[in-house]
Amino acid sequence: MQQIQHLINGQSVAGSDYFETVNPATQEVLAEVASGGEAEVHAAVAAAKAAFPGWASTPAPERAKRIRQLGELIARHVPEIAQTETNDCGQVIAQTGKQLVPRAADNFHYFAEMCTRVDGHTYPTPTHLNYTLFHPVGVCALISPWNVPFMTATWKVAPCLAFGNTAVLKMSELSPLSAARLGELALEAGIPAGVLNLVHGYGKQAGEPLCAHPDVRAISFTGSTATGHRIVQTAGLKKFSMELGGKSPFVIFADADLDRALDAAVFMIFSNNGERCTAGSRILVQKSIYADFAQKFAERARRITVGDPLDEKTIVGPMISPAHLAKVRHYIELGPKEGATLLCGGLDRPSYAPELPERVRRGNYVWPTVFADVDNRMKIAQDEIFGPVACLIPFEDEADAIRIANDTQYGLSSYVWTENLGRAHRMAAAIEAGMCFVNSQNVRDLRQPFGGTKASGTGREGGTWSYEVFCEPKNVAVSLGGHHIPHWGV
Ligand SMILES: NC(=O)c1ccc[n+]([C@@H]2O[C@H](COP(=O)([O-])OP(=O)(O)OC[C@H]3O[C@@H](n4cnc5c(N)ncnc54)[C@H](O)[C@@H]3O)[C@@H](O)[C@H]2O)c1
Repeated sequence: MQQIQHLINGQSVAGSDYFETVNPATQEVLAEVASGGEAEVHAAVAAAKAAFPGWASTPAPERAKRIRQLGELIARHVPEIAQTETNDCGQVIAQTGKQLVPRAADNFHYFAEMCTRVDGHTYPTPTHLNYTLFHPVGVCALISPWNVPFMTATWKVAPCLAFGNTAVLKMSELSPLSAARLGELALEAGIPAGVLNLVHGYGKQAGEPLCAHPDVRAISFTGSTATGHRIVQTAGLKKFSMELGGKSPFVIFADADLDRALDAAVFMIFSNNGERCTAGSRILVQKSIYADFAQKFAERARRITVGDPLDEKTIVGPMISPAHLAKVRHYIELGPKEGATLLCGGLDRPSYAPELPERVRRGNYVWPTVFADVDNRMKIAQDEIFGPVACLIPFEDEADAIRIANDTQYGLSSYVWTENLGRAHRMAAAIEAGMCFVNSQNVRDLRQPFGGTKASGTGREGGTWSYEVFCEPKNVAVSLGGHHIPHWGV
């Protein structure tokens, strides 16, 4: 059995205890992974602290060279990393291999370039020259969830290291394998020992002491809103970037290009197995086109291939774990009890769906499920289900759409479909969310600020927005001489 160890100060460190990581499609145990606690966290933070002065004072072009090299190594190993990722978290190979792992390589290339261009601002006055310096923050705790684990980890590691910080990365206990490979590749790329450390383990045992550690200066966390609240309570005064849950509205007006809207709506709720923070999980459709849209949307959902995530043709793979499957099934059971109409999917394999291939019969599967006649006050419309479950909600007019879209604790992403230019801009301004995509699915430009409002989080990452998390701006005010300095006679 493969064993995965912690990575501390460039060394592979055995665990005092191990947990198993399991393939959600087959239930096969993939590896035993070291389970860290306070001792490993302390050692990793100490290593990161010791490595910080050297790395922070390494000239940016030299840091960039190694960061770029890490991107190149990832790009060279895409098929291998994508397969590891798909086996570990169930996300389909068509996405991990063609989009997510290549995107991870891009993260390193992008931030390698950017760290050589960190400049400042100048604010000249008649008496002073003010300018800003951007310093690295120090030791950062980077915490990733189980969905899209590799891409999410690199989205944090790349800017964190590029700007001169050192890091302790903790992956989810449900999908730690691809990041273990990242640690190896970082050393191969010439990133010095101690700059990137990895402690594996559970949230309570490893994540909590990491966030609470007094030598950790910043926390970049992606995960659930509940865990985000807990971290803020236990971590003390630190810089936070919190990328949390969502229940994003996907609003379609009667004048929208219906075919494109249908494609995008299907993609935004069923891609990544529906295990996606930016999922358009509440689909708001104007009443005059609601019945037609619902019928066409359900038709498309029925045609989605559910199956072996290693098969290039599969669109929806297994849920990450039996516990998560049980949660998704709970909401599928709840929908009709709350008064929603089940259009397709449901608790068992529907008659129109082919049998699962033999290899994945024991997987944590659920079929794309569509509920119509959903009222936004229902729990299926308010809670983040985080699975392939779509809620179709009718609305009357623009005001009604805005009211429903904003009637949620979350504010991560949003989608507006209309051919009316003025309305598109009004909606984009009115929806309470960190991102709004007009006549589009979620398209993530690396320069764009990514993040949410309300219970979806605080802070933004991406492009220069990553300075907020991983840099400390300092203002320097230099007197030009000659201005009056008060003389207090002392
Ligand atoms: N906004 C975004 O960018 C984004 C992206 C992906 C996922 N998410 C959210 O992540 C959630 C799914 O991921 P999950 O179930 O792994 O989330 P989770 O909150 O259960 O766990 C996330 C990570 O936090 C760790 N953790 C748990 N308790 C901790 C604690 N007390 N202190 C420190 N670390 C702790 C876990 O071990 C894991 O590594 C969903 O809510 C989803 O919307 C958000």
